[in-house]
Amino acid sequence: MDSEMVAALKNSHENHFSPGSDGSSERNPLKLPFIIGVAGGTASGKTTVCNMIIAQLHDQRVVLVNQDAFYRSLNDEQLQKVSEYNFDHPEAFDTELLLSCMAKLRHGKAVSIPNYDFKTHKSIEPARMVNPSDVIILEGILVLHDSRVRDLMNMKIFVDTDSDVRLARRIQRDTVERGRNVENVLDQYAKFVKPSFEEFILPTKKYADIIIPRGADNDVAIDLIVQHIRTKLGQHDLCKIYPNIFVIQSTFQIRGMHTLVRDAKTTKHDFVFYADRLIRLVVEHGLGHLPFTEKQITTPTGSIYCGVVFCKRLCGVSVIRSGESMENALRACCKGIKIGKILIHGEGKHGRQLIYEKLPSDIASRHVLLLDPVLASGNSAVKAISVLLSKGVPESNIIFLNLIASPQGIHAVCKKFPRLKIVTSEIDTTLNKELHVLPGMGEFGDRYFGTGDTE
Ligand SMILES: Nc1nc2c(ncn2[C@@H]2O[C@H](COP(=O)(O)OP(=O)(O)OP(=O)(O)O)[C@@H](O)[C@H]2O)c(=O)[nH]1
Ligand SMILES: O=P(O)(O)OC[C@H]1O[C@H](OP(=O)(O)OP(=O)(O)O)[C@H](O)[C@@H]1O
Ligand SMILES: O=c1cc[nH]c(=O)[nH]1
Repeated sequence: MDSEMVAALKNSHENHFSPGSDGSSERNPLKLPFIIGVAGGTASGKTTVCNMIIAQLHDQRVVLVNQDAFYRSLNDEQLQKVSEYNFDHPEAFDTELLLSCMAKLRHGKAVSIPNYDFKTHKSIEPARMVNPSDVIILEGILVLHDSRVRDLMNMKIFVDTDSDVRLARRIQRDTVERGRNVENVLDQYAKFVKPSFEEFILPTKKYADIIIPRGADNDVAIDLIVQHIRTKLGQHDLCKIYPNIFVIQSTFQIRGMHTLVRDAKTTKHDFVFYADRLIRLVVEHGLGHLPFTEKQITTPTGSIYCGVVFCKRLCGVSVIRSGESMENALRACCKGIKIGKILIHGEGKHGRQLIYEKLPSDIASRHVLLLDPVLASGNSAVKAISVLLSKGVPESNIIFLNLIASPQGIHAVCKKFPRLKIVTSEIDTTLNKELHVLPGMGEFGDRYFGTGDTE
């Protein structure tokens, strides 16, 4: 994803968490559709590529929106000189209308999309009603041209088919389906289609995440795209925006443990037991993100086993005091690991002050596993990470291990530190005014160390 798109998605996500003007509560951020843009020259096979994607995503709700539907209707004067009208120019499309329709679909609203008639060069009745879906595919020659349209997309595809093949298809299609003669088609091609392709369409190839050579004949590319969409659909939206967040795969065991630690009635004894189990899983998962080197060994049967060696230059850093609950699990997994400490004092909603730190003197040359079970506003994490960076630890060498993260905390950390990794076990819905995670699990430290008012 390019940085412009990441920024746009981040901003749009932020909007989802703020109350509406009427004070109503936020939309569920889990419900944003996955938007795919499919561009390419005329008759490159965009429609066929889209249909293949839709067919393979048969168990998902998918809707196809054609940029062609947003062609401006020609007025009488333009109709009289239709052979001089450039249908391949960005101005030929009503992009404002396309943006407003896409915005509605993106926010889960049904929308009426114009019905453009290629024979009369006008929008005709009835318009097409399109229902919101899990996946929206926006297809057309210039869907990657306007940055506002590109910014809506989670995946950008360019179908790259040889221009001779495209011209042959175009002649066939326009004479058979669109009521034109060969001479007109060739004339339009030379005057407008080819020059506009070179000026407006081809330059948008650089924005594509995926370029499909040979269009719909490329089964491998289509399979990979579908596989990627399936993975993304199964993910929390924030993981689609920030590639550095990893949520451990949910199982009934994990959900059962969350049910226990989140339950206000759970005793301290049980809270500690199940929090420890979850912590151990997060730690094991986090270690999987460390670099490794390959190693071949000989087993007792005399066979060769091609394995790997763990990265040895590690250390843990716990944020006092809740983060200290994660130290035992880290020690149990990494024999003899050094563990440093950071104590941060919270002042009001935003202020965080470093009170104390004790870190290994050679921390700059180690991979750091930062330990804190709760990521709420993100202020403490941002402060702790800043301390590590000030000691010379490269951002990409930090893995933040966490049990419960709020969307606001994720935005705060990932925006500032895009190269750091966060491994968490669940992403919650939001924060309350007191900056407690909702639904959350209350004050982790008090529940784990038994310092709360109640048992
Ligand atoms: N003559 C004429 N051409 C038009 C009109 N409207 C659109 N076009 C042409 O239609 C083309 C856009 O459609 P294509 O991208 O070829 O169609 P598609 O079915 O989406 O493309 P593929 O699936 O890739 O074959 C542009 O190159 C325009 O020149 C029209 O009213 N008159
Ligand atoms: O993202 P933030 O809004 O900064 O909140 C998260 C911080 O809050 C919790 O600690 P807490 O202040 O409750 O202290 P404790 O660990 O001593 O209980 C948690 O362990 C984080 O350090
Ligand atoms: O919900 C929260 C927020 C901060 N600290 C916690 O322990 N829980």
